[in-house]
Amino acid sequence: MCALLISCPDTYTQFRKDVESRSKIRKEQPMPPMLKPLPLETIEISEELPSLQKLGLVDPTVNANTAFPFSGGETHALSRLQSYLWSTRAVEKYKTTRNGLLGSEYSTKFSPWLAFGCISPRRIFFELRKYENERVKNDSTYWVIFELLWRDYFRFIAAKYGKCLFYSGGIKKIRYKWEEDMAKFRKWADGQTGVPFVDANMRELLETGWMSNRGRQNVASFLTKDLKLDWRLGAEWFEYLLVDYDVCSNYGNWNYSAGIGNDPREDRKFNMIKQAMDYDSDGSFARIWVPELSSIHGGKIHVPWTLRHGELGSIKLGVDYPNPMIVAQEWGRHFDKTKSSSWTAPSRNKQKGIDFYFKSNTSSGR
Ligand SMILES: Cc1cc2nc3c(=O)[nH]c(=O)nc-3n(C[C@H](O)[C@H](O)[C@H](O)COP(=O)(O)OP(=O)(O)OC[C@H]3O[C@@H](n4cnc5c(N)ncnc54)[C@H](O)[C@@H]3O)c2cc1C
Repeated sequence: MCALLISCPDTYTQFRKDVESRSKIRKEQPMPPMLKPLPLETIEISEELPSLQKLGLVDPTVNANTAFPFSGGETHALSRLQSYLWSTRAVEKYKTTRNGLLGSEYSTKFSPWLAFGCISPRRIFFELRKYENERVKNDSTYWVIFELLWRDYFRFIAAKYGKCLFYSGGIKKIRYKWEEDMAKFRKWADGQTGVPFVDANMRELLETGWMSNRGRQNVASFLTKDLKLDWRLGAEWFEYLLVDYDVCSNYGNWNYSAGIGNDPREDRKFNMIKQAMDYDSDGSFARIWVPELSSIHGGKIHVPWTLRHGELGSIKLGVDYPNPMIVAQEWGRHFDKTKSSSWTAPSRNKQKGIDFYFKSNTSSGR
């Protein structure tokens, strides 16, 4: 392994500080005026590209509730960059909206285009710098770069640790006996766990190929920390379905979520009910993806098993919607919030992101 990779810091914060203080972003390459022609004499193109039908597939349908209502290709990637920055100026609020769950504007949605190479991080970086020079430079414009650096970080970590990224014990080779109960896994994958916040996110993934970062962190924690299932089952399911699947970002994030990545904090377990109430306090996200519970008012939708008959209306738990696979002890502390109509979620500014959960105890984000 080259010396540069060996010295790549294991914690994100150190990596970011080193990059920010010592690296320069290389200039973009100009577009070549034209490409060389195909060597026709050696390649015979006799047939047209086969249609989906010819391959035995049907045209994909678009779910009206998708948070990624966009199309592939460079033109659409550039148009999203233009709109997220210059037209809607959504980028100016990114830091406060990035943990959202509903709609296309809470985060940039650049990831699928990045994953397929339709746009480069450098293109995004230089457009952001232009925006900062000409319009607004604030915490939010910085934070998009901060997140893009996570992408870079996971690429370096993948190069540094190679195949260990895919081992049961992850890059730290931690010994842990994961469960491999396929019946439990299927409930998680199909959004039938009986925990509405988990099910809403898993069904969104199943229906659209998209899930928010907040959702990904929660369902990964639920699979590995609550169900104690082998994290690789989850990583492979994501690999199968995500429109932005990227080997380094996916397996790197799963290593972290499972507590087998760098700098694991032993207590890094998400509380599904607290998270649901912090990020979906009125239940509108759950109501979209778990329609069988849509008649339950407000945040109570997140805890159907705690409700009395009157509050459930005609819904029969165990018939119309599953009983929860598991009720973690610590969830109980947050049941009251779901019942109180006056309870409000903490300000988005104070909500914590990947930088909080994954940083070392001594380092800080920004
Ligand atoms: C379990 C798990 C699996 C994941 N799998 C993938 C994956 O296969 N492909 C993928 O691109 N991202 C993955 N992520 C990271 C993150 O969830 C997505 O990059 C983000 O949700 C994409 O939405 P966005 O483009 O609107 O992001 P924004 O919030 O707008 O961020 C801007 C860009 O920063 C990068 N970024 C942001 N967060 C992360 C992160 N945690 N890790 C790496 N890069 C990040 C992405 O390139 C993203 O497009 C995963 C996260 C988790 C917790």
